[in-house]
Amino acid sequence: MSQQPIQNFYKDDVAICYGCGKHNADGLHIKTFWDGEIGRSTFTPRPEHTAFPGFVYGGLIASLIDCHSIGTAIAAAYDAAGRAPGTDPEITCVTGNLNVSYLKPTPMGVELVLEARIKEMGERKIVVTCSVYAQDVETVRAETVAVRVPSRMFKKEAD
Ligand SMILES: CCCCCCCC/C=C\CCCCCCCC(=O)SCCNC(=O)CCNC(=O)[C@H](O)C(C)(C)COP(=O)(O)OP(=O)(O)OC[C@H]1O[C@@H](n2cnc3c(N)ncnc32)[C@H](O)[C@@H]1OP(=O)(O)O
Repeated sequence: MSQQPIQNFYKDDVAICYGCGKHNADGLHIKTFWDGEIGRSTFTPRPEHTAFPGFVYGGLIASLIDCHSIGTAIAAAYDAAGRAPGTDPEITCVTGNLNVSYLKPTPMGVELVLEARIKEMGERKIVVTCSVYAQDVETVRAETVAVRVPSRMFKKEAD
């Protein structure tokens, strides 16, 4: 298991994502730990993340899956290239498609555990599956298409 989440290696000028940017003070600060096979993340929803009494808002869960799956794709792509995370050239991905199946209501008040795996590693397209567990019960399953993009695509003109 990596000691540091992949998000720690995102460059400062792009690390402002609402879901996972370390420099977004109001963000969710989702963290992905990649062990070479599985990306793991945990998150305990707060009261404001409620959908209806006692259950988690599905959009919040989709956000967790989104950033965790992109993080898993980026970590796995560094691995596949035989390079340490954060080394140049920078590897960046965005979400092309996010498909979420809500299998059961997800309870509030417990830590959620996310496990993501690489289903397909292409030159530009990386397909990631992700399951969300609440107390060992799988409540949500998703498939995400991460697309590798040049990091300069997201940098401001002045940079
Ligand atoms: C937007 C800001 C992001 C900031 C990132 C900063 C740098 C990153 C730094 C650190 C990461 C931290 C950030 C985490 C972010 C969290 C996740 C988000 O919220 S991302 C935001 C939501 N997503 C978008 O706004 C994408 C908008 N869409 C696009 O920009 C394009 O449509 C894009 C790049 C997704 C694809 O456009 P093409 O023209 O470059 O791609 P083509 O060449 O057609 O396809 C390449 C491969 O990808 C597949 N593909 C492309 N789009 C797909 C789609 N929508 N669904 C399924 N597959 C798709 C294609 O089938 C193709 O696959 P084959 O190589 O042939 O196997």
